[in-house]
Amino acid sequence: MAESESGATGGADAPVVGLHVDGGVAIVEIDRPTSLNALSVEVLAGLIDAVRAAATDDAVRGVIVSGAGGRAFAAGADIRGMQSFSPAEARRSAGLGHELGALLESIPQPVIAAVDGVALGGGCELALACDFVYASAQSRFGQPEVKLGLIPGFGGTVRLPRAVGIARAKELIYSGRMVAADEALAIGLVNRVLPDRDALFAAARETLAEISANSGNAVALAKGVLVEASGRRTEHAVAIEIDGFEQAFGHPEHDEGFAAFLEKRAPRF
Ligand SMILES: CCCCCCCCCCCCC/C=C/C(=O)SCCNC(=O)CCNC(=O)[C@H](O)C(C)(C)COP(=O)(O)OP(=O)(O)OC[C@H]1O[C@@H](n2cnc3c(N)ncnc32)[C@H](O)[C@@H]1OP(=O)(O)O
Repeated sequence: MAESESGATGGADAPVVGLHVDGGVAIVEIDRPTSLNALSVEVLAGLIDAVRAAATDDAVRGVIVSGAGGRAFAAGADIRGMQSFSPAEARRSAGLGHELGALLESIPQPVIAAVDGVALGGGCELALACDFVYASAQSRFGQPEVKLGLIPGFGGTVRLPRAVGIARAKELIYSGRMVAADEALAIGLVNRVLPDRDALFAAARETLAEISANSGNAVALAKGVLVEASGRRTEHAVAIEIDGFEQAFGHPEHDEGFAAFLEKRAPRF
C-alpha cells in the first residue's frame, strides 16, 4: 500500500495542515498546537486541499481528521483573526467552512474525526461534518459561540441537532457549555470514547479497515444517500434511498458481493 506525506501550508511558513497516507488510510492533521489548532483561513484552505488530495488518491479507503499537540482537535475559528471581521467578511469566511463541510460529506471514503482534546465552535462543527466521531477520554466538546456574541457558523445549527436531537442542541448552543467525552458519548455526539490518543487512532484505523473490507461502491452510495436524505421529509428521503439502492444493483461489486455469499467465500472487492 502506498505511503506518502505532504503538508498544506496555505501560505504560512510551517505547514498548518499535514497529510499522511499509509495502509489505505489518509490522516489529515491540523498543526497549530500553540493556538490549540484554531481554524484560520490558512488552516481551512489547507484542510480543503488535504481532503481533496486524499479523496482522489486511489490508495485511500478511509480518512481520519485530527489535531496535533494532544490538547485540541480544534479550539474553534481563529478568534484573533475574526475580531475585525465585517459582517460581509464573516459571511465570506464562513463560506470556506461550509465548503470544507460539504467536501467531507461528498467524498466517497468514510471520514472519522479523531478528537483528542477540545473540539469547540468551528472545531466541533468540523468533527460533526465528518461521518462520525471517536474521542479520547480527555476530550471536551462545545459550541461556545454565544459567549463571543456569535452563533455557530460552520453548520452546527444543522448537524448538531441531527447528532444529539434538537432539545440537547438548543441546550448546548444556548448555554455554550462544554461537555466531557463521556457525556458526548451519552448524547450521541461521539460514537466511541477511547482511553488515550494511541487507542483512539488504533480504533479509528480498525474501523476503517473493517469498512474497507466491504463494497467500496456500496459504502459510498450509502454515505451519499444518508447525507442527502438526513433531515428531509420521509417521502423525500425514501426517494433518495431508492435511487441509491437502484444504483447499487447496477455496479459490479453487487455481483461480487452476492456471488461471494452464495459461494460461501469472502467477497473480493
Ligand atoms: C484571518 C482570519 C481567520 C478567520 C477564521 C476563519 C474563518 C472563520 C469565520 C466563520 C467561523 C464561524 C464558525 C465558528 C466560530 C467559532 O469557532 S468562534 C470560537 C469558538 N471557540 C472558543 O470560543 C474557544 C476559545 N478558547 C478557549 O475557550 C480556551 O482557549 C480553552 C479551549 C478553554 C483552553 O483554555 P486554556 O487551557 O486556558 O488555554 P488558552 O491560554 O486559552 O489557549 C492557549 C492559546 O491558544 C489560543 N487560542 C485558544 N482558542 C483560540 C481560538 N479559537 N482562536 C485563536 N486562538 C485561540 C489562546 O489565545 C492562547 O494563545 P496565547 O495567549 O498566545 O498563548
